Amino acid sequence: MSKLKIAIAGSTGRMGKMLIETVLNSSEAELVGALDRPGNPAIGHDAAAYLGKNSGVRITDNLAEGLAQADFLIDFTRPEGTLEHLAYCRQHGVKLIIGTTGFDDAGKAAIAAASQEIAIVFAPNMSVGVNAVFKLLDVAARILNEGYDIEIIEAHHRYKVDAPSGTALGMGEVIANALGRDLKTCAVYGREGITGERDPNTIGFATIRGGDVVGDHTVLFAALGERVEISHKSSSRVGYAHGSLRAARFLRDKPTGLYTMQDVLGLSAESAD
Ligand SMILES: NC(=O)C1=CN([C@@H]2O[C@H](COP(=O)(O)OP(=O)(O)OC[C@H]3O[C@@H](n4cnc5c(N)ncnc54)[C@H](OP(=O)(O)O)[C@@H]3O)[C@@H](O)[C@H]2O)C=CC1
Ligand SMILES: O=C(O)C1=N[C@H](C(=O)O)C[C@H](O)C1
Repeated sequence: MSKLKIAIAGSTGRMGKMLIETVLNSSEAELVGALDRPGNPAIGHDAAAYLGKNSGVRITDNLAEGLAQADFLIDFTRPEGTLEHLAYCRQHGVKLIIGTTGFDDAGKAAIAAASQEIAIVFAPNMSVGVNAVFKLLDVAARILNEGYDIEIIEAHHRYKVDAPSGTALGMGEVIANALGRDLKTCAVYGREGITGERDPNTIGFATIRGGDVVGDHTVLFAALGERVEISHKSSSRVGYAHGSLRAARFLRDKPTGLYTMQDVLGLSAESAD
């Protein structure tokens, strides 16, 4: 089978670097493009220079150049960058794996619209472990559906710009769906002052930012007399990069459509049928 021809957006970022290393070490993928935005000091340098290696791929700020040979773009940047890349990929038939978080409803709608013409995996967390936790949360919420206060606590490194994390929001969505609630109306993002007693129908979020924490998520189901905690902790970004390659492999034979990592891993309700 031919190799997956992959370009990486945000190639000098924390995830971009991990993705370049992972693609270069993979026998099933080939690095064919590396993008970053204008003004980035690495433009024109080899994409693997930070590893002391030569990949033969130069980082460019020109989408046409960076995507000329690509069948897939893996994008972990910022919503505004991803949406610009999305428009180009839609026009030129490049499949997209989107790990960027922090989109508003309009951004999510643009991704859904583009997926009518190209195949896209869009997921707030590409790790297998977190996606297993999404399933566990669905089961836990259905069982602990009365008398349990639900709080989602997440911790990330000091450089993270969006809060709560996309993963925490995804966990909230899974739980709200399982309980027949609407996350938009039942979420409480932080508390301060005289808040009054806790409303049992809410799902609370707490955000911690500090140091180099890669990504920790805990969901607490707290009742009178007991607590259940379901946690995931990332100690490296490598799991996100491996998940992204798995997503590219999944998209190989998909001409169009919007998929999540649950689909990639065969965990979605549709895959189970
Ligand atoms: N789905 C998942 O599994 C995961 C998702 N993420 C998400 O991925 C995203 C990136 O995270 P991380 O790698 O830590 O972030 P970094 O800030 O380390 O990297 C972001 C990269 O994107 C570039 N970039 C920023 N803005 C734009 C733009 N407008 N157009 C093009 N490129 C741009 C940056 O360039 P410059 O340096 O020049 O600003 C940088 O190269 C975040 O949204 C994060 O939440 C992270 C880990 C896992
Ligand atoms: O910014 C990060 O680092 C991460 N972002 C994703 C998120 O917002 O959920 C995934 C992971 O937690 C790391």
